[in-house]
Amino acid sequence: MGFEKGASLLEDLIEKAGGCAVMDGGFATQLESHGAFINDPLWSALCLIKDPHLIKQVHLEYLEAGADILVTSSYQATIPGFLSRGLSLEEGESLLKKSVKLAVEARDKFWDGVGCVPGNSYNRALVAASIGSYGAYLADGSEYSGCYGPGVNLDKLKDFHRRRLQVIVEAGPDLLAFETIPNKLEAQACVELLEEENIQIPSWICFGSVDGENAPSGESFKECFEILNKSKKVNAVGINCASPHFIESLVCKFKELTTKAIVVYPNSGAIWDGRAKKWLPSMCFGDEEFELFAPRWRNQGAKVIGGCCRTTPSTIRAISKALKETT
Ligand SMILES: C[S+](C)CC[C@H](N)C(=O)O
Ligand SMILES: N[C@@H](CCS)C(=O)O
Ligand SMILES: [Zn+2]
Repeated sequence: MGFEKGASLLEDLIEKAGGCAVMDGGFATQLESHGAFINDPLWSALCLIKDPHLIKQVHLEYLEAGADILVTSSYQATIPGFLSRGLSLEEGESLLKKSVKLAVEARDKFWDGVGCVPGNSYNRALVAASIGSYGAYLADGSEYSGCYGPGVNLDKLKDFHRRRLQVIVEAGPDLLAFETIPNKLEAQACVELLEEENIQIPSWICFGSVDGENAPSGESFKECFEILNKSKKVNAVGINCASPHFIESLVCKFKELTTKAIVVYPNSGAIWDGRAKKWLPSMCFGDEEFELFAPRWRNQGAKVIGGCCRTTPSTIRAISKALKETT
């Protein structure tokens, strides 16, 4: 499978799950379905300030749906984002830690409860701390284009990510989930930071894709994976928030490009309009398609499968059921 030393937590979970673990689905999507307002530069991270109880509720809903891995609410939670909101550095760092704490509390609460119900079979879920791309922080749709402009270089991206990474790791998540990375430069920044900070917990780095073949920037996955493959600190690689129509061919491509474990959590197929800040309907998968395709993605080699934006707990329930039935 290609796991490196230090990755045993993730490796063990995948094994316990029968060879393919289920992760959660669209987090912001589910917050919105409960009425949370997230049309804001902080997007779902606004709920860390305004609706922390909803964050815990959504984590619990995904656990009940069968998720073996929870992704924290920190996708768009960044220190510069909180500072520009008028919060102090201390307050911003405390919100980052809170994102991990809320997920850990939900996981522990759920785990304490499942043992009491005869016939229940769940794995003790892992908490993956979300580290959204620089483009997510920019809130201009650039996590789907990878166009950061000429002023953004490797050092700038590392400076952007470094303190958040340190604070999040201090909060004690089980793993790190770099999400929606749109270009090679940011992949390199993440890898260099994992090495420089000597991060000891497993991590995955997931890219988007808008054409189904390349990273959003147009750079080939071959180029991007050359960087990731060199680092033992990257335990898994994959795709998130891209169309589910792309997943079959991308899993096949990734199998040729890496021996690392492959993680896939596509969105529903809807397209994000970064200017209007809304989802445009497109050829979307319903839960039935996820149920049909998840075993295929697993059989092709994906080791973690879940959903991203516009997927819901019912999507995860469908994926979990399909994977369990076909193990
Ligand atoms: C995954 S996208 C839908 C997140 C929102 C985006 N970064 C924005 O703030 O507009
Ligand atoms: N973990 C984030 C990813 C957004 S692309 C979410 O599900 O809201
Ligand atoms: Zn998404």
